[in-house]
Amino acid sequence: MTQQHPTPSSLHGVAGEDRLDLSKDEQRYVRRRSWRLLGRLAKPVRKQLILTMVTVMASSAMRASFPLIVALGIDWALPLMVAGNNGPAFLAAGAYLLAGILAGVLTAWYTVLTAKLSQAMLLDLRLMVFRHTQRLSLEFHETYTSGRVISRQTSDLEALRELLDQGVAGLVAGFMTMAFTVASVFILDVPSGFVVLTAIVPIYFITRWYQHRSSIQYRSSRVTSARMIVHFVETMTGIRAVKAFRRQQANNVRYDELTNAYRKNNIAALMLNSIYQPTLLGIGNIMVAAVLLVSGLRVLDGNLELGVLIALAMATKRVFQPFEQLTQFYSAFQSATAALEKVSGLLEEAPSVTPPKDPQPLAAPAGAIDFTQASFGYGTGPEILPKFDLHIPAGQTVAIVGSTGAGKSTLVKLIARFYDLTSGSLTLDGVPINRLSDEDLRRAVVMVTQESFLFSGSIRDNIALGKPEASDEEIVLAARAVGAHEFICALPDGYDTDVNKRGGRLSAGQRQLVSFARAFLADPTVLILDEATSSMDLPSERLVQAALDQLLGNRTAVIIAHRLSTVANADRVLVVDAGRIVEDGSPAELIAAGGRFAQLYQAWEESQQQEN
Ligand SMILES: Nc1ncnc2c1ncn2[C@@H]1O[C@H](COP(=O)(O)OP(=O)(O)OP(=O)(O)O)[C@@H](O)[C@H]1O
Repeated sequence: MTQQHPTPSSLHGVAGEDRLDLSKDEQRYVRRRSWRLLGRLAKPVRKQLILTMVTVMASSAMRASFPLIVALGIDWALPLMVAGNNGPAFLAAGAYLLAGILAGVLTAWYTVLTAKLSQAMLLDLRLMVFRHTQRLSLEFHETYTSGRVISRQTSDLEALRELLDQGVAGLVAGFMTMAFTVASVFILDVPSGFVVLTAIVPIYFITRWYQHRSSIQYRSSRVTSARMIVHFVETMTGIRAVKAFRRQQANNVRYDELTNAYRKNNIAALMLNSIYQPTLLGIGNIMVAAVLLVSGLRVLDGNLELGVLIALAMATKRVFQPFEQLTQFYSAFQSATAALEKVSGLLEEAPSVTPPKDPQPLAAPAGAIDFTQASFGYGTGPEILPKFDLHIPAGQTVAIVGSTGAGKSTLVKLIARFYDLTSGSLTLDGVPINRLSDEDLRRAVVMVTQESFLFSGSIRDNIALGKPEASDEEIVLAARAVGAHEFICALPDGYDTDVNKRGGRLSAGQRQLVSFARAFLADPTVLILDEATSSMDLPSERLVQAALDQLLGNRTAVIIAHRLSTVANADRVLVVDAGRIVEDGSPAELIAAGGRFAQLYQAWEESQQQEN
């Protein structure tokens, strides 16, 4: 069966990233993208780049001049020395010494220059990748996984670093040495020069072969390396679930497979090298023999000086010496190209939710939310929320309930603009939320998620996330307001306790209180809350409830409610089922109506009574 290759546009961004065998068009497409990225990185450092090249060329020229000076010494200075004139011999020796010193100094200089250059380019790329991935929308991250992002940022950039650090200077130096030495062979003896040039033919064919094979191997190695990292990251981030479900053995087996696949890839790539490099050296040696044969015969005939023959032997050997360097460069280049293909793909991705170019100011936010003829589906997936209207007046507390997968989180995430509507409009105080600047939107709408994520740093830092410029008093005030102050004070270093250190580890309820304090400090107009489902013991449940009351205040609040007390205290309850709002009213109204909410409420009440 023949495999149909999609058009290059299907390789846009990270699409088709795991494919190995690309068609010619596709290869051209990804290669151009990689080169564009390289060009973009080189642009700010082009002056240093030129200076480095010039230094490398100069040092190579110095090195290539050695055989010429030797030839000059033997054929010109030596006979004069025999005749009693030592001057030219000293001159030749001095020139050799000077060329040697200059070559050394220039090599040292270009080594420093390349290090600076490659680090400058890598720094740029690292920042570019980090900023870009952070800018990409949730939709992207949900499918791309953090493991892949990590592998782009680590192992791919590492492949590029190897190339930039050692490869580029090696390439230029190698090529230059070859070019200058070939030129010196021509200067010494034109026919020998042509003999050397015939090497181009076999070199061309073996290089084409290597290029094709190694690009597949290195591309595959990027893919297997990413898979390995993804599995590693997933295991480590999900370590609790791994332990809880005794996944260790299964994970070990999988990791074994992945690391072995990676090992095999690398071996296969090195095997190609082990054919390519000796073949090139073999071609070089054959050429040396050919030149010696041709010029040796001419010396015997008396058509060539002995000094020239010695210099030719030196020079021809030198022509092919950089092969080792060049093949190393080429293998680093192939590996880096495969990495660049992936990184440039990631950078080609555009965020699906972008801040507006001409934002509309939100003068005095009150917190009225309006969905009009709105519908939503994730990406190109099925419609999750079919067309609906929803008006939430400023200051209302709305509890959303419904079975799992009904679309509750989806609805609230739209208000936080984690995603944009598929159709219809969503406004905050009359302003479409996609017309609000990021700053206005984040100030007006804060979402507290179930996970209550804490960043590394102190408790104080974590609360201050809600308002980075907040004073210590404000932070304590916020913590007090939500009832977190007491437990924070009981921690080893109080507000300065590091949340990642032993003793600073917080319970789920405590973490939720910290995130409440964070939201309280941020003081948004609209608060969105995905209540934790995990059942807490009664005192902390009460604590959280009291904190919640404080937090809600008079602001607009939309809560995905899992607690009876939250629902009972809400002004309004929305029951969502299969993406539709099927009941809408005050808790009392809905209980009286005897619908779904009434059933749910009754079940809750019964479970509460059993617990008490
Ligand atoms: N990022 C996503 N990409 C694609 N589909 C998604 C995504 N998130 C959720 N869905 C789908 O959307 C539907 C609604 O999910 P949602 O998370 O809104 O439900 P929910 O009511 O909040 O459920 P739960 O109470 O279990 O959290 C589900 O069918 C789910 O599979």
